[in-house]
Amino acid sequence: MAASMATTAASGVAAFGSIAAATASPASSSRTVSFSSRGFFAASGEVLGLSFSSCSVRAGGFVTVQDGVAKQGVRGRSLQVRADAGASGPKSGQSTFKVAVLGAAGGIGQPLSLLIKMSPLISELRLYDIANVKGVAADLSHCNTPAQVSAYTGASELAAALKDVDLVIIPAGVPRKPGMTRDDLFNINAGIVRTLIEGVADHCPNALINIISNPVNSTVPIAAEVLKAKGVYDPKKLFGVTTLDVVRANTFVAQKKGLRLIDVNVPVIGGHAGVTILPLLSKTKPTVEFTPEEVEELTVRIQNAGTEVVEAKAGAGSATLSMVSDIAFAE
Ligand SMILES: NC(=O)C1=CN([C@@H]2O[C@H](COP(=O)(O)OP(=O)(O)OC[C@H]3O[C@@H](n4cnc5c(N)ncnc54)[C@H](O)[C@@H]3O)[C@@H](O)[C@H]2O)C=CC1
Ligand SMILES: O=C([O-])CC(=O)C(=O)O
Repeated sequence: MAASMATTAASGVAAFGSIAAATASPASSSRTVSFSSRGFFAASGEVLGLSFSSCSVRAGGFVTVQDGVAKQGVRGRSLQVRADAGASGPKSGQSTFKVAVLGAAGGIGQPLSLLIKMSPLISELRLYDIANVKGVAADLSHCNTPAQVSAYTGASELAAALKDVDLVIIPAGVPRKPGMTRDDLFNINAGIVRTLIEGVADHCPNALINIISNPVNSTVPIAAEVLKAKGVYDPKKLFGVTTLDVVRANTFVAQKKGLRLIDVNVPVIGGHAGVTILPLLSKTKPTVEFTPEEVEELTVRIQNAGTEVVEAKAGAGSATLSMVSDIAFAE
């Protein structure tokens, strides 16, 4: 597909290009994938306009807190909830936004679920995993925020976990170990994502779907195909989470140039693997001059940052905390 530039009506998020997915995995090799500058991409060349923020979604919307009331726009409707709501569940006028985390017992799933639980905008948080997730649910249920937490373990409970939820987040699968590429996870994670998305199609076909499981460049197109086969594909509701690349680019540029991190915004387009991660350093805000050597060094570091973490963890997994932090602070 030719390079394109477009802006979503929903949010004004610019997509700087559409490229063929470059990872070598079988499912993605012939598929065209469109990527946005904010770290999310959709299959089939659609441009996205939604980002995941502070444990809740916003679709070109807003999050404001005024007089103790948090307000958030989601999918054209407005959520409003008392920010000081207690732990006894949503009351009249409060949010009814339901979220399911699939892979909730894992390194990403647990802190991610905590952040979601901390949001006053969520009424229900459903935790699903093939491993025991009851303990995580019991632990989180003691937090004094309104979301009701429930646990679902194993395939026989997937339907109940997904029934009528508004948002599904999927960090289920295996992380890589030193020496592996993300594509090496394909054989295991593709099947996991396929099965979970079949459940989504059957039990919450209108939900927004955020896929974290790697290789994201391939798992998102797989999800798209499953949804198409089920007749419920909506490209505006399917997302691969790649915001971590933007977070890393901002951090590394700020460090290199002695800038205040809060001021720095480096657009990153492309996918979420090696050379498909394309930081647009020349578009950094505020305007920054880089030498060719700095461009090379920063680009390579941003592209290999996941590997940096995998190697430092020495077999104990990949990025989990920075991964979840990027969801917390993503625009
Ligand atoms: N998109 C991104 O920016 C990033 C993606 N990742 C990816 O996220 C995925 C998860 O990473 P971690 O949480 O560190 O791994 P982890 O191994 O700590 O957790 C994965 C969880 O998924 C569960 N699981 C496995 N198969 C399942 C199934 N069929 N149904 C439901 N749950 C299942 C496991 O029981 C486990 O609790 C990996 O594929 C990793 O590569 C990791 C970091 C960043
Ligand atoms: O590198 C990995 O395997 C995990 C990941 O996607 C990242 O940290 O960006």
